[in-house]
Amino acid sequence: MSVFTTVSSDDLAPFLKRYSLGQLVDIKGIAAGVTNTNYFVTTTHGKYVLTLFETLRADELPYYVNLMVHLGQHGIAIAAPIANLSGEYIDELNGKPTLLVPCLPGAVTDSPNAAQCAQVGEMLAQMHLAAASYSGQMANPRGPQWWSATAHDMYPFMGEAEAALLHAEVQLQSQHKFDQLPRGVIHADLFRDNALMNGDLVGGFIDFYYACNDILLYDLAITLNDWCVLPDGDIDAERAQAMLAGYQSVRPLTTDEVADWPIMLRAAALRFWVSRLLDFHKPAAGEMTFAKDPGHFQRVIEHHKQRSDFWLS
Ligand SMILES: Nc1ncnc2c1ncn2[C@@H]1O[C@H](COP(=O)(O)OP(=O)(O)O)[C@@H](O)[C@H]1O
Ligand SMILES: N[C@@H](CCOP(=O)(O)O)C(=O)O
Repeated sequence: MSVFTTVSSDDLAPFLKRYSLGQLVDIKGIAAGVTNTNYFVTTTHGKYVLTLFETLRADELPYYVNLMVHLGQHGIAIAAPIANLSGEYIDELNGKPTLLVPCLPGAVTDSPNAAQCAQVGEMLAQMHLAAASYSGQMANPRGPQWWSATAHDMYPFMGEAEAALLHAEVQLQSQHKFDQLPRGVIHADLFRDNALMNGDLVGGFIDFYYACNDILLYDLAITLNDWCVLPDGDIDAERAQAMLAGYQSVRPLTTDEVADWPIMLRAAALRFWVSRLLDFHKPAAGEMTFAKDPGHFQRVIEHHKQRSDFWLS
């Protein structure tokens, strides 16, 4: 249950007076999610999602919130932040910074079909193009420096063969600089649980709090590794082809990107193998996460290593 900070109707009614959203009708905690407190808020004007940030401070939020505003202005399917009467997106409730956004149509899907993967690929490419005019800057906190230092801390917890494979992957990635690849703003965590699907269409992408400036192809690899994966860590070719075709219908990959695609898929899997190892072996104090299986991304990498077809033909 991800309601870390309780909000009552009595708390919310005066808060809502700072907005133009009508009168409070109902408030309901959202169970999904692991980082922040989220509530569905129904007013006489409609349905909204209220987030209370549990770890990010108000002064850390503008990059993410302004990015969401920017993407919303460009018609990207996201929940565009709603400003209060003072024109501010970030407000405060019960001691936590807050954000109000409209409730998006659709639901999270665990088992996407090829048509949905195509739409996600297409919307991701549209998002990359729309974000090119966003001026905010944020380094990736989970980049190569982070994963090599963190992997180093994880080796003592791992079996010999597993640690050797992780070490080899970190070494391999350190030899690839990807300097020629197009960069921009990326979501960096566009897993299935960070998108609402409305039938085959994207209802909206959510959870932009890993967004940063990095390599666009890396974002596509993160997304494909999750949306197109099979239970054993292999990739479903039909979904992968659909996602790549959807993406390339908007932003065709460059020759350099095509050449680096196989290694980028492994970089994207490595990042989450390492973060899951960290969450598993050294969970942050007070963190209420359900540790996800690190072995999953080890298997994804093993399948990528054996692959000869990368669905780009
Ligand atoms: N704008 C939205 N519209 C509809 N549902 C949303 C919206 N934002 C979040 N949700 C719901 O809340 C859940 C948790 O949101 P998420 O951003 O993943 O939380 P956390 O930041 O804690 O990981 C999502 O799985 C989704 O069901
Ligand atoms: N989508 C990720 C979880 C988000 O990243 P983390 O670094 O906060 O664990 C996953 O499924 O591993």
